Amino acid sequence: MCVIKPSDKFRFSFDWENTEDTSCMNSLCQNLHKAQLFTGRGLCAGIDPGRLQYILQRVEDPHALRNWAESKLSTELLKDVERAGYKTPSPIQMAAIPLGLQQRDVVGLAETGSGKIPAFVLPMLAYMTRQDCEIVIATLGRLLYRLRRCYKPLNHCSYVVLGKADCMIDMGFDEQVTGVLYVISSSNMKPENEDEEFGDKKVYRTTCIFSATMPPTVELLARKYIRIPVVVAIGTAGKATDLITCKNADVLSKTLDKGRYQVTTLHDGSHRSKEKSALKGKRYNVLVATTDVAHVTKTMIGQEISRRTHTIGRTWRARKIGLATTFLTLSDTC
Ligand SMILES: Nc1ncnc2c1ncn2[C@@H]1O[C@H](COP(=O)(O)OP(=O)(O)OP(=O)(O)O)[C@@H](O)[C@H]1O
Repeated sequence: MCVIKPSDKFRFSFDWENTEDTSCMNSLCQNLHKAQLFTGRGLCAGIDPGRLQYILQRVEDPHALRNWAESKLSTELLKDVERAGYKTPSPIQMAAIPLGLQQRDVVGLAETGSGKIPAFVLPMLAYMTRQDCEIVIATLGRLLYRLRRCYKPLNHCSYVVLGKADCMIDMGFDEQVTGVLYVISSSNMKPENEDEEFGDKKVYRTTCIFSATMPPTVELLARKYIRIPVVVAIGTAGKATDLITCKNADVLSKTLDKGRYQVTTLHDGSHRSKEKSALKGKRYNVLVATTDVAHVTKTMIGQEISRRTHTIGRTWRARKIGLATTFLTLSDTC
């Protein structure tokens, strides 16, 4: 039996018929705001950083894949994927790989460590085997030097991926990045009008930008060099995946374990039972945790000053004095 609470008996009811809805007569309701990537405000400008934003431009654009078998990658590439131990594609890979395989221009935004590299490398490898390409691996400055002296003309370059665009700009390489893009011939750029593109058999350049954040400079590059892009934005911009942090903790713990230390780990990925024994029962002299308060030991200096400040800041909560130690390795120097 349904009992109606006394307070509910006097509650005003807002029920109405569809025909009573007058919003269609209100001019403000005619032009509803839609999320826009390119608003010039930086970061994921205008995009709500929900789990998955997927803005398809054409009806024939492919949908996200759910597993590797659906990816239409060649058997050789699928074997490589298996060899790399990638059991399931990550969300950015699910969304971007089918688009890349159709040579669509893509703006891919996903947090650091979310697998953006395979998201653009796998379609690029598939394209290269079809086009019988040669590979040049170069640093930005050297490449630009050669290009400007016409040692390496890139007239036939038909696939450009700008990865880690935000980091390169952050590190002061904006001049080199724009320089390389400027030197690459624009004659094979896709036309602005997609109908023209369909009517022509010409090989157009595919241009993709993959980045963890979308600062204004990257946004300007995207506006200038990509055509009718599909925008895929996943997760929170600028954030590192928790998995990476947990993996780092495990690696450090194993390394210390090889020495004379009794080590245990504590992080979001650790098993509950292991966690219990870490805190009770067994005795350890080192606890490696992803969040700590008394002494923060950082093993990777990282690019973002804000993240470093945040981590180190955990030592001085509630005005307590703490200690932060940062270990630098050779990989932190370049
Ligand atoms: N599908 C997958 N399954 C398991 N591991 C994966 C998968 N894709 C990538 N990885 C691994 O995740 C790690 C991070 O991947 P990747 O370097 O591509 O991230 P990213 O998004 O480019 O990060 P960043 O923005 O820092 O460059 C790598 O060790 C990579 O081998």
